[in-house]
Amino acid sequence: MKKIAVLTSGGDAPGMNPAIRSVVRTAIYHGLEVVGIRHGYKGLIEKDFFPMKRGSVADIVQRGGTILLSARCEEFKTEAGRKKAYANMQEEGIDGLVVIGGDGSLRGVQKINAESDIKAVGIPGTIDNDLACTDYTIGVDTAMNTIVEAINKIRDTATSHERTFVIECMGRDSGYLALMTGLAGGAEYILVPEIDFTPQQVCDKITQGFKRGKLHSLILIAEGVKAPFADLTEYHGSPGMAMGDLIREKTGMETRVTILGHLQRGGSPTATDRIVASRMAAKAVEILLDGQRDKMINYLNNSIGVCEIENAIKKTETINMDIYNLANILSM
Ligand SMILES: Nc1ncnc2c1ncn2[C@@H]1O[C@H](COP(=O)(O)OP(=O)(O)O)[C@@H](O)[C@H]1O
Ligand SMILES: O=P(O)(O)OC[C@H]1O[C@](O)(COP(=O)(O)O)[C@@H](O)[C@@H]1O
Ligand SMILES: [Mg+2]
Repeated sequence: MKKIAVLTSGGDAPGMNPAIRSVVRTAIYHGLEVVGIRHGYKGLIEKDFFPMKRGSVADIVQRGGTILLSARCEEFKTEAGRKKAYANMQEEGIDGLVVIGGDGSLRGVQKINAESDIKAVGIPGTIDNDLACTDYTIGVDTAMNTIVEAINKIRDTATSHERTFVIECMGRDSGYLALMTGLAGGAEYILVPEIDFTPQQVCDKITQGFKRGKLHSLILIAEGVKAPFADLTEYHGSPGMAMGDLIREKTGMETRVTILGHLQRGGSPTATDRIVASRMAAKAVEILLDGQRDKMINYLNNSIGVCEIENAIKKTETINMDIYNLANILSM
């Protein structure tokens, strides 16, 4: 292994920059050359490569987003597109590749390993925390803190006006962010795609809360929720909007909806995101030097380790019921 490349792919996540910094500096420490690839897999196909030195990653440990830029690239899902990417990497003399991204990006890593001589490994980088075999993906801690800060602010105005607020957070198919920030933010109800509910249950809890003297009601809903009002969600373009309408209709209460959107993806990474990103990225370089491929770096019980990508991308559809039940008890 003489030369490795690094790219970020899929939705960006705070902590990708500290991960890039750690890949570059760990690799140089071990005597490797490093190539940066811009725009994720699109940059592999278009040969958007540049050499990276220690100074290329100066002053980025604190920055959100990704200096390598990210993209979702349909062409990489085609064999023809990937062939161009392999030819470009071969021409550049790249032996190893570190991909920082989510489940989709890891599927790309699997293809590279199956179809070329390049050894590719993945680092989980996504605010969704929707991968198995790891407690943690880079970006989720910063996103959770951003969401909790938003909930605090909404709580102030909700209390002043004794209103119900529906707050919609990200998570394409995953309720992780809604669950954790619902607990941390003291939400009255947490709605996630993994757990069935009826709008009537939600309305009953809101009504009972106000009867007992609560001054507000905060409902946290994950963007991935579809059932039990898929048609309404489709119509409104958002489950939060649909839920807000249902609450207004069923309870007659003054209800407002806030969709947090992409502000959840930005911001300076938290200390935890920086530490885990730095450690995961160093491990990725070490396993490439060790000749491993097709692995994802994981974080379990405060240890950085390695798992099979195949297991990491299996959709588990699980949610921690202890946390869900606790959030429910604490918000009574
Ligand atoms: N099955 C696949 N084969 C090859 N590349 C894929 C595959 N799935 C996703 N990718 C690549 O990974 C990119 C990022 O995936 P996406 O699901 O959008 O984000 P994330 O990696 O954050 O989950 C896609 O745009 C595509 O280029
Ligand atoms: O920024 P986009 O392309 O609109 O994508 C939004 C999606 O990306 C995410 O923010 C992150 O998902 P990925 O990490 O899988 O890319 C999801 O929570 C959200 O559904
Ligand atoms: Mg994803």
